[in-house]
Order: sequence, then structure tokens, then C-alpha cells
Amino acid sequence: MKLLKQIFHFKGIKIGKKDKTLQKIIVIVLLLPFLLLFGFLTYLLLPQLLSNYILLIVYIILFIAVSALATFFIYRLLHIKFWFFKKLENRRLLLRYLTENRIFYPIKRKDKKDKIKYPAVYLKQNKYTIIVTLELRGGQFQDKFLNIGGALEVTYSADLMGRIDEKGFVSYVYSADTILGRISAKDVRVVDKGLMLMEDVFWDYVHDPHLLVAGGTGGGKTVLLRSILNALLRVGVVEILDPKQSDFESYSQLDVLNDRVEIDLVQMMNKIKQFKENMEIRYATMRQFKKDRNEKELGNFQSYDLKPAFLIIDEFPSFRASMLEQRELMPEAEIVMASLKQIILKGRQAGFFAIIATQNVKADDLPSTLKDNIMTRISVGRLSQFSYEVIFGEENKNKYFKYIEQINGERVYGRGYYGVFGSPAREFFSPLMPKPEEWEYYDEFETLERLELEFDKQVTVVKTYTGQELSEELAIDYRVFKKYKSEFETAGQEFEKTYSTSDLIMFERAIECRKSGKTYQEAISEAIL
Ligand SMILES: Nc1ncnc2c1ncn2[C@@H]1O[C@H](COP(=O)(O)OP(=O)(O)OP(=O)(O)O)[C@@H](O)[C@H]1O
Repeated sequence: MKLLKQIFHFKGIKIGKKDKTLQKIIVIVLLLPFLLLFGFLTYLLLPQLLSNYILLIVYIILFIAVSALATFFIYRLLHIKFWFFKKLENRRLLLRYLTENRIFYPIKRKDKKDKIKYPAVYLKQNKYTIIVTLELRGGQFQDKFLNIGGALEVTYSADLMGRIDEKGFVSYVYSADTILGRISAKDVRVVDKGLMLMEDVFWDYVHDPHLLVAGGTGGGKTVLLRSILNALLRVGVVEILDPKQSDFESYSQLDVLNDRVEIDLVQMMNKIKQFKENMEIRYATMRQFKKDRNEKELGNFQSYDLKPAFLIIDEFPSFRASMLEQRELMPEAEIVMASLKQIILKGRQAGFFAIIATQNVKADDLPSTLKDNIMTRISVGRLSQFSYEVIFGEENKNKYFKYIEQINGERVYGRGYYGVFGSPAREFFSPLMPKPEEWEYYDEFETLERLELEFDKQVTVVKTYTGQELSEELAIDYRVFKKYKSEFETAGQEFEKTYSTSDLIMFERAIECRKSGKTYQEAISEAIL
């Protein structure tokens, strides 16, 4: 079976001259009914037309204009509406690229025009992806083929998702026609694969924790955050910080978000500290469950049937700036930033996630410990090149990020890019907000049941440990504990005077990793995330 697969591995349909011919055939077939009609009418009107030459000329010009226009209209419509025609168009585009860039072998013929032979280039297409496979195997164009990925990205107005190197071939995978996967804001839900944002885009917050949303003014950031809220409010507890005091403030009147929307600076700072405190309580609760169940390793929040908690911070740089601007708040601001860092570094297992929204990103807007540990990133609207670089990182350094205002003549809102840290960014369309007369976020949220975290009902005491106590709890020598601590600190982890349950769990994880033969460095970086 494996051998058969290797022999008959389907790379797609080979590109060749037939692709141009096919396009011509389509145009002729579309023109045919008009030509028949022309013939029939001419036959009926022949005596009148022949007796008046001006009428004949007007008749011919009119007919050519009407049939050309109608054919063009139907041709365009078919390509916009039908997948089959789009596929043909993609084949023609690739053929065009090859021809215009002289990627073919001319074959000389005696007394005749030279013939053209195209190298082996295959195109495979499905709903959202285009895969172009090109043969290498010592061919004249092999060097070109190894670097053609970016050029074809422009040809298809698509996003290069990756390159696959196979023996003798190279394939480029593009995501295209992404707009077809757009969903309505009404339908945004958390499903098995994560929070569904498009038909094929899921924010898997358990595996790629925390979310960074960036959007230029009017780009659709607020609409996107509200759509996300539509899903998250159904599965967990959401806290919102709205420093602009506009987009979310009114939601505090809703039962589901009552006391969970802050607009005042000090209240917002307290909310972050409280969120971090809650994360520690969650860790303590989980540890207790682990003990009760006699488990060897601590599971994640889902394995103990606990609900996730989300902290949305809108306009993060402006919130941070106003905190740092006020001298008297400085010491407190540091604690707040340290708490946020802890949430981002340690929240995943406990089910505590941050969603940080910002406009264009400036150099010092996002401290790198925060940015580097927010795994999922989305942009909407127009951003500066610098912002794209900061948001989507090294991996997408050479990517050409486009700003598209219209698609097929219609203004498009909420278009941007989606990426998980370290992988290629792809085109993204934020869920489409229905017309206000059909559906409103506020009315929808009004129908939702308010969810609580487990400890809103019961009081759990957060245990803290001194270094000595922690080493005893971990059953390791105090000097070994110090060694782990200094390794953690080298990796950028900061500790307070006393240690929390989440610190204890992090140390436990590192010790486990070391036992399985990993180096200190590997164990520490695994334990942090
Ligand atoms: N996904 C969408 N579906 C439909 N319309 C949208 C969408 N996103 C944005 N829009 C339109 O664009 C307008 C501006 O969007 P939004 O308020 O979300 O921008 P923003 O990025 O939050 O801007 P600002 O930062 O200035 O507040 C919306 O009022 C809406 O008309």
C-alpha cells in the first residue's frame, strides 16, 4: 500500500497549454447563444438591414457591444460564484506566470514556429488551499523553483503557509479564498477544536494560550472582541478592562458581566491582581484534587471539570501608559505588571487566559516577556509594517502583509491576519457582524446565563511557602532547590518573597522533567509554559 502510494502520489493536475485553450473554449461557449441569436435576427431583418446601411452599421456595433458585455458579465459571475471556474482561473494564472517568466523549453522545428514545452508543474486545489508542486530533478529551472514561493503568493493574492520538500519536488502550500470560510458573529462558539473564528480557524486556547489582537483605528478590533465574547461568555468567566471607557462599559449592566467590566484605572489594576490571585487559588484547588484522586501528575483545569477564566484588556498600551504616568501608582504598577506576567506565564494549566488588544504596536508598547508568551495573534485592518513584524515575529519577516479595502467591489471589514507564534500567518476575516436590525451583541448577551468560578461560592485559602518550606514540600535538598530557583531566574522568571502554589507546581514540573533525563535548561523552559 505504501509503495502504491509512493508510485501514485497525486501531486495535482499538470499545467500545460490546454489551460489556455480551455479558457478560450469557455468564452466561445458563452458567446455561442449570442451568435445564434445574431444569426437568427439577421435572417429575419435582412431585407430592412440591406436597404439601410446606417441601420446595418448601428445594428452590428450594438450587437457586438451587447454580446461582449453580456459575455464578460457572465464570465465574471461564473468565476466569482462557482468553484469550478475559480479552479480553472487558478490554472490559467499559473500558466501565465510560467509563460511570462519564460519558464518553458522552446522546441525548435524546421520551417515551423517553435513549440513550447512546460516543465512539470502541478496544481492541486481544495476549498481553502492551493498547492503548487514543481519538479526539481536537475531541470533547468530547479534553482528558480526553490525560490518561487513568494512570487506565486502575489500571483494568487494568497498566503504562503509552508514549503514541503520532497525527493525531486518542492511544493508550496497557499491558503486562498479565505473569505469563503467567514462565519457570522452570531455563530462564534467554543467547540472541541477551540474557539471557532472562521470555518477553519480555531483559537485553541488550551494549547496556544493567550491572545493578542491588534487593529488600526476602525479596523474592526472591537467587533472582533465582541464576537469572541459571544463564545467565551458561554463557557467561562470573562473580566473586561476598558480603559477607553467606551466599547464595553455598557455591558456592566448585563447580568452576565455585572461587576466584571472595569473602566477606572485603580479598579482595573486591582482586577489584574485579583485575577492572578484567583489563578493561585485555582492551582491550590487543583493540587487538592490531585491529592484526593491520588494522581501522579497534575492535570489541566479541564480534567478537573473547572471552567476557564478570561481577562480582556482593551487598549493595553494606553492602560499601561496611564499607570506608569502617575508617580504615586508606580510601585503598584510594577506589582500589576508582574501579576500579568505570571498570568501569561502560568495561566494555561489552570485555565486562566489573557486577551490583550492594542492599536498599532510601538517599540515599547508590549514588554517582550508578555509578547513572546502570548501564543495566538490576530490583526485586523491596517497596521504599520513594524506592528506586523512585532506581532507575527521572525517567522513572517519576509511576508508581504496586504491591506485590502475592497473585495469584488465591496468594502471589506475585519480583514487581517491570524497566526500562532512561530508559524506562518494566514489571511483572516473576523466574524461578520449582522445588521443591527437583525441581531445585536447586547441583546444576545442579555440572554446568557452568568457563570461563576468554583471558588466564588467557597472560600479557599491561598497557601504561601518560604524557600525552606517549599524545598520540604518538594522533598529536595534546600541547595538543590536554590539551584532550580537560579535556573528559573536565568530564564526570566521572577519570584516574590514567598512562593505560591503555582510556583510549587512549576518547580514540581521542572523536577519531573529533570528526572526524565532533560537538561536544566530544557526542564525549566518546559516547566514555565
Ligand atoms: N467583522 C465585522 N463585520 C461587519 N462590520 C464590521 C466588522 N468589523 C468592523 N466592522 C465595521 O467597522 C466599524 C468599526 O469597527 P470597530 O469599532 O470594531 O473598529 P475598532 O478597530 O475597534 O476601531 P477603534 O479602535 O477606533 O475603536 C464597525 O462599526 C462596523 O461598521
